[in-house]
Amino acid sequence: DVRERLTAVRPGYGGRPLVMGILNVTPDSFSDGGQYFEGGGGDPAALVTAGADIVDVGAESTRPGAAAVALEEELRRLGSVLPALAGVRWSVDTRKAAVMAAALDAGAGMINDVSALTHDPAAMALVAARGCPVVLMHHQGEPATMQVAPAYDDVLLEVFDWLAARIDACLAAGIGRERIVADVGIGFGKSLHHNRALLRGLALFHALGVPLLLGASRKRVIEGLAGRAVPVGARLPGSLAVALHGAAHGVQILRVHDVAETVQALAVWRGIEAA
Ligand SMILES: Nc1nc2[nH]c(SCC(=O)O)nc2c(=O)[nH]1
Repeated sequence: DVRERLTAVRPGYGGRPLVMGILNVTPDSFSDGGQYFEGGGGDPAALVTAGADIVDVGAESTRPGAAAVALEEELRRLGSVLPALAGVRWSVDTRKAAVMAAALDAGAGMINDVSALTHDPAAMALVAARGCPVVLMHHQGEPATMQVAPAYDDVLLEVFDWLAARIDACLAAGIGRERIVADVGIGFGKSLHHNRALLRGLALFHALGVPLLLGASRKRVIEGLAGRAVPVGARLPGSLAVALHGAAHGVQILRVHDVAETVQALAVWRGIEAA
C-alpha cells in the first residue's frame, strides 16, 4: 500500500507529502547518536504515533565519512529491531541485496537504496523479482570520501541524467515506473553550492515521471544555508524550512528525524494552501 499512498500525492495539487520517519540502527549515525542501537529511543511505534506515514530503517550509516558495515553486522542490527516493526509500514535503507531480501521477508514495504541499485550487483534483479517499490537516490562517490571534492559541470543536469539512466535501467530490468521513487541525494557527494542548486531546481525532477523523495533532515546543508555554525542538535528549524521548501515544490515524500514537528509544519502549510 506504499504504492497507493505514493500515487495519492500529486505534485502541486495541494497534496501533502508523505512523512518518512528515520530509524537509525547504527552506533555511528551522527544525528541521533544511535540511541536505538544501545536500546535507547527511536521506537518505530513512536514515529508512527507522531504521524510518520512510513518508517525508514537503516542499519548502515552512509553519512559522510562513514565506514562500510559488513553484511553480517548489518543483518544483526536489522534483526534487533524487527520485533518493534510488527504492524508498522516501513522501508529499509540499505545497499546490500541480502539485507533487502531479509527486510522484505520481514515485512518491509519498500527498498530505499542510497546507491540506486548500483552498489550490489544482485540488487536490481532482487528488486525486480520482489515487485516492491524502490527509492533510487543519486550519489557521487562513496560515503567515506564523497565530500572530499565533489565536482559537477552542471549539477542539475548531471543528477537529472544520472537518475533518468537509473530509471531506464530499472525499466529494462522489469521494475515498472509505478514502483520507482527518485531522490537527488542531498549531501551525498555535493558541496553547499551543489545542494543549494538541487534544492532550488527540485521542480525539474518531476520531469523524471516518478514521485520524489527529499532527505535533508539535520544535514550539514542546513548549516551552510543558515550561513553560520549550527550544531547537529540545533538543526530542527532549518530541517523544517527545507521540508516546507520541498512540499512547496511538490515533493511526495519527506525523510525526516523530527516527525511530529514536520507533520505540524506541513499541516499549517496545508492549512494555508488548502483549496
Ligand atoms: N532516500 C534517501 N535515503 C537516505 N539515507 C540517508 S542517511 C544520511 C542522513 O540521514 O544524514 N540520507 C538519505 C537521503 O537523503 N535520501
